[in-house]
Amino acid sequence: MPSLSEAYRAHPVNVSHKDPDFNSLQELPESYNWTHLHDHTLINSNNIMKESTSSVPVIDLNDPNASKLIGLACKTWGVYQVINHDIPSSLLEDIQWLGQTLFSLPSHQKIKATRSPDGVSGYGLARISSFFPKLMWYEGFTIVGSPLDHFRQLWPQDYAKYCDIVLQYDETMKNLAGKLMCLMLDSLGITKEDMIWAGSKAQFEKACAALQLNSYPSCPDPDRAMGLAPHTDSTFLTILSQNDISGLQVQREGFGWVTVPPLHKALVVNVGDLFHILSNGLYPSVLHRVLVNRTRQRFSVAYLYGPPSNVEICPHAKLVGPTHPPLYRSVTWNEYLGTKAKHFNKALSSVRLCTPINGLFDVNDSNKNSVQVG
Ligand SMILES: O=C(O)CCC(=O)C(=O)O
Ligand SMILES: [Fe+2]
Repeated sequence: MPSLSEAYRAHPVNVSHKDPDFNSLQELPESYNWTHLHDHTLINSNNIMKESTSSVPVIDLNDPNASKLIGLACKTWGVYQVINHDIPSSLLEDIQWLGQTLFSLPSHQKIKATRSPDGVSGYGLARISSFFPKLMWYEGFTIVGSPLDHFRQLWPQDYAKYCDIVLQYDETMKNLAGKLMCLMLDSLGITKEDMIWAGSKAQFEKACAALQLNSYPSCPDPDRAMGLAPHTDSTFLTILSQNDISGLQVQREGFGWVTVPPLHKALVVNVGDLFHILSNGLYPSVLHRVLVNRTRQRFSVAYLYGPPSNVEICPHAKLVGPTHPPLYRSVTWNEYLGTKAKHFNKALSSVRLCTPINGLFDVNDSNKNSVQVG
């Protein structure tokens, strides 16, 4: 069975590494200036008004109606925040501290852990960089499997301490992701027993995941820069821990870009492309982006959660019928990562079978419903 890192390695995205020392830049270099891109509506005053009437739902996992509320949030937003998730605050603080410590290392040190051209783990630009003509005000560190080799490079003396935090964070997030998966499936009338790959104990033990540490340095000209360009995640779901600096925005149809405010101890959960497919299009995978600011550095940690990389994912049988034909063909995560590496935000439409038109279905129309970038 190909592991997730093999799957990523099989589908490299061409990101040549540049090494900006963000702290030394007093002005925004032209290569980071996004203002002339046609859909670059960064500071959009309309958003501010709409935000007051529309905000990403916050769901208390202790609420007996959690599954129903999550279902509603997934259907309308494709994203929600969770509180009372039982992740110890100390662990959330530890992983934020780890990210902060890592990105504060001098450039010459970070470079030692650079992601290799055909690799997935390590330090570098956003994987989506190759799809955009401008650079993002961003640096990242991806962890798939053990971070030991890279951490040894970064912290020759005390790498073990950092590895332990990652290990603990991974295990804890895997549990939470399994729980959220069950709640989201339940909201669609699907039990975990209906998911064959969930395993005999239906705990999704074989699920795969990656950890993405993100840093958005303070920026001398934030209105013209982009932290992370609009994208959807290729996952079932993504659990995001953000520090207390806002910047994450999600797109909701009819509302435009809406900021997801950092809430103390809350975690953001995105519906990813694979859950969108599984839900037969009922839950949108949320388009999101990150803006930067002039004074404060923003950090986030994304837990990218999906199925075993060779399991076929398709619209669930319970959601398919004569009036609800499957909207997508089946794909493995491995194959989908390849599709994403090639088509980026048009990947979903490239595996689409048919498009609903006024309640009717246009079979095999794979081109009409492409997601626009930004
Ligand atoms: O930093 C954030 O808030 C979002 C990060 C993100 O979208 C990702 O890592 O895929
Ligand atoms: Fe994302």
